[in-house]
Amino acid sequence: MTLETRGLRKAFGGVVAIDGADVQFQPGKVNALIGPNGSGKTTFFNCVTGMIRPDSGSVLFGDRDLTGRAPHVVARAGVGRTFQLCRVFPRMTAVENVLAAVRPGGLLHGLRSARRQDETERAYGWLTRLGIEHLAGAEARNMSWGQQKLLELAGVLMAEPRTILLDEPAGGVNPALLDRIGTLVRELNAEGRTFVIVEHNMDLVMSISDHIVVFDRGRPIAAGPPAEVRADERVLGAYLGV
Ligand SMILES: Nc1ncnc2c1ncn2[C@@H]1O[C@H](COP(=O)(O)OP(=O)(O)OP(=O)(O)O)[C@@H](O)[C@H]1O
Repeated sequence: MTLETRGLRKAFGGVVAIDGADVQFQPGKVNALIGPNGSGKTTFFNCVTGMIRPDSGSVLFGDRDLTGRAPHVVARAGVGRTFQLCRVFPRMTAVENVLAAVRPGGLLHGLRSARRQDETERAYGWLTRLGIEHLAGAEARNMSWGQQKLLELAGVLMAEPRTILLDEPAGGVNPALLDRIGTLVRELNAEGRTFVIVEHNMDLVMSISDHIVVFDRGRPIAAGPPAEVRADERVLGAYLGV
């Protein structure tokens, strides 16, 4: 299913953060959204995932119009996301955090015991897949920043999203974990998940992306495969400010 926006616009007072953006991400691929600081990438993610209501324009996912829908509606439609500043519950354990992603508050009472066991097993499954199962009983606040990012991703994966938006997955993460995140994205993509990644680490972007959309001043100025985008003069201009 294709995730796209048409004429998306969002201003904060006099600051136009998103300026009539027409963006189409490629389904089944690893897409990246890059651009200089302040070019509107996070605001764009927030509009797409229902955290912010756009002033005008639309957000479409396949044949569904998700414009202005609440975050849980967008998530239920199959679009998951992580946050630049990583959202986990610091005093809950890793496994409780993963369960909380699908059961608000992490509460499993009220579920039949078979269902409860099934969800707990799935939570452990994702922790294992992301290489942090040994931390299942640890409180999130005692985990490293990179481990917390993996934990947040495990929670997103619990909802089985078809499309996953990652906001700066490499930010503040050590090089070893960075490699692991890159490999994981490619593996999860090979299993059929579409990715859209906002990221400043160009080595990571160039190595894992199939398709890159470049933002400048709230709208796309270029889109294409890494080699093409890297050689595009408009892109160099946007980054160098010329
Ligand atoms: N809540 C807000 N109130 C006012 N202005 C905002 C708000 N959020 C974003 N902006 C402004 O909108 C513009 C786009 O910001 P945004 O954070 O979306 O850019 P970005 O590309 O994600 O930046 P970065 O790469 O630094 O994270 C900036 O000028 C920013 O100052």
